[in-house]
Amino acid sequence: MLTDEQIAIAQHRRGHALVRAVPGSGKSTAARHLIAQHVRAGWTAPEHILTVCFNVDAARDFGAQLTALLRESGCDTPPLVVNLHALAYRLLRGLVRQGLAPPRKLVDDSQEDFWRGLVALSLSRADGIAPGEIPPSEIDHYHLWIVQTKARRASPDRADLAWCQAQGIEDPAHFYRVFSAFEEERLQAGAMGFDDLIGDLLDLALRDGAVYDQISDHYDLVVVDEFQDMTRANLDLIRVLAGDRASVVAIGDDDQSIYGFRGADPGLMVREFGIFFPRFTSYTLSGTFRYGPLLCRLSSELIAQNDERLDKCARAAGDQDTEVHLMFTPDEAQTVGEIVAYEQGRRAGATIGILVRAYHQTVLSEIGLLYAGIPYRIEGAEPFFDRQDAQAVAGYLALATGALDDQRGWIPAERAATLARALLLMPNRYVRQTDLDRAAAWVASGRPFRDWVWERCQEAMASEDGYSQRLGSQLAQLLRDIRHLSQLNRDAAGDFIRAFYGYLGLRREIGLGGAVRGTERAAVYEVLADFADRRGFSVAELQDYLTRLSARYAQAQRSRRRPTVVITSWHKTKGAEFDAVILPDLRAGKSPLVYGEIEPDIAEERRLFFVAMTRAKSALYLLAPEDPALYASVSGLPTPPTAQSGERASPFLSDIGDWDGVRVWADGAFLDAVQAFSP
Ligand SMILES: Nc1ncnc2c1ncn2[C@@H]1O[C@H](COP(=O)(O)OP(=O)(O)OP(=O)(O)O)[C@@H](O)[C@H]1O
Repeated sequence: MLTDEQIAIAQHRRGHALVRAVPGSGKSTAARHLIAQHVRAGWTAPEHILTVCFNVDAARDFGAQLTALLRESGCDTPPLVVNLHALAYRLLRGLVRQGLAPPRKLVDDSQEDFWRGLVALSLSRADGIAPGEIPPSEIDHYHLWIVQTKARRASPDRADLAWCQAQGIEDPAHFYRVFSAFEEERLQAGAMGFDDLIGDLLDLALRDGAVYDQISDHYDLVVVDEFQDMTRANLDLIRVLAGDRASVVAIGDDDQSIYGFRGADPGLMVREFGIFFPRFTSYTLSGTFRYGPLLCRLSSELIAQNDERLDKCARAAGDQDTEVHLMFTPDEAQTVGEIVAYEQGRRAGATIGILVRAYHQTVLSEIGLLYAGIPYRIEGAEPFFDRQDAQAVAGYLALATGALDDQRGWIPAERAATLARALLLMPNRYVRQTDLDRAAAWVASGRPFRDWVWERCQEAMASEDGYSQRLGSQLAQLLRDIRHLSQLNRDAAGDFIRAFYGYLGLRREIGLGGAVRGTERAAVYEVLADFADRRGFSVAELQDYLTRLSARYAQAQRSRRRPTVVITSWHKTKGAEFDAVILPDLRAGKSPLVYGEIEPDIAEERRLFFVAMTRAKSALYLLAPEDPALYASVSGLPTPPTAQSGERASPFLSDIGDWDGVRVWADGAFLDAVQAFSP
């Protein structure tokens, strides 16, 4: 049954409208009922209704549920439900076929090296230096600025000086020169990024009246879900699509705007909606069906710290209660395993979301789940054991213990083959696929890795061609590396990982990929080294531990059952909900997350935290490091001198002033230490 707030939205007949909604308040439900009402009452024909969702998955889910709802009322022709990029792509293709638009190749975000290369080329053109000499951090900054400039529809003729200043761009004229060079290079390459789908279509429509007429004024009702993540370019396109004819109903929660790095701007919802869509009606959805009063209060306290937001206060609409646990944990892997086992024990078939700010934070949770024998799936990233860097760590451990050489029996053939490949790829030794396959087959057959390197090195050295010559010297270097690594102390696996990471120059190599990818990859080595320190593992012990877990992982991969435990990122979890939610690694530096030299946007990071915590239905677990200052503040003890604390929790936890009702967990040893600081 719809609530009064939802009914009011479903009855909206004409004119623009803005719906501000709290998490879990059934905004997509209300949007679907609005469309169904228009069709049922004959207010609008289905073919004149357009629904814009945030991405392909959201459009598919929304469409399926809308179709079911309409079928109940005897309507078998559901309206178009699509995400904006897919719609723009479809329209562009039509224009290309008619000769109204030039054909361009879509190069998506996964081909980051292409885009970074283009940024380097543009900087090189503007500054007259070789692209290879441009520091990766400069490419990071310019790449981000270019993406945002497009999203904001700024350009050299429409320079956005206030924005430049806010970004710390000291010389806007220089920036726009780089931007122009970038666009020239892109058009010359005939390439189109994801966001160019929108930008290029808009440029065409605004330049050519025939194009404008083709895409505008086809709809009477345009419904936009998740409106808070719109960019200025998105909004311009919606305005063109709506033309003078359509009522635009925008539904969203500005507190859940989390795509600022792509140019999403909650200000469009908070301040500027009426400029785009004048004389609009306002609606609010303030009751959440997802969580109870305690989580309503905590999440409201957190998000209230942000300055610019629409005023709305969540209240629990249902009679559910949501437990909140704050856990100060010295061993996250173990804690995650225990929580999941406990939750599964008390609620059969419960959905459990382990939600991370960045994907490297999945490592300890994955280890904990594998150790506890709990199946899980990971969405949005590769699982730990499939990551090249995790395989490289395991490979160097195996080299050091002889598990790839004289002790070949210690690890299974398939795993040994994987590790041999990883060793040849990290650092990049420019080994061709055929050689990777030969090395893997050699090791899988039980022969020592070192012998393959030696034999292939001799063979390559004897050959004349360029590849073989280069391979020969790379493999000779690998033999020297193996000798060096065999001399390192193997008592502490953490120190060993740090030592080979430094010696092999992995920091530099990983850093070349840019701050985001670099931080993600480097963190795998750091997390494993810290984990080994905490457990007191020697090289042999860590190697043994990872080998056992990898066998469990391989076995779990063969299972056909879809696990109810999901590990995914805060960004990816938008729109989702779980019975229990675990937020691990809530420490300073991780939330807000710092990527290299890129300044985090604190308001946006807080919104991300807000999104993550509001996914929980029955239980939320906040996992913090053992930070005495936070513990003291949560428990009402005098604050200990921070200098005495090595661990710092996420500052967002301190946004919550009143922890009443939250179950706080901590180890005895930690409590003793806190008592010593706070008598
Ligand atoms: N009127 C209602 N009565 C009971 N449950 C409802 C009602 N409307 C929605 N719900 C339930 O509330 C939950 C959240 O609904 P929905 O996914 O539409 O919320 P949302 O506002 O889009 O969430 P979010 O803001 O987190 O993306 C769903 O489980 C949905 O079935």
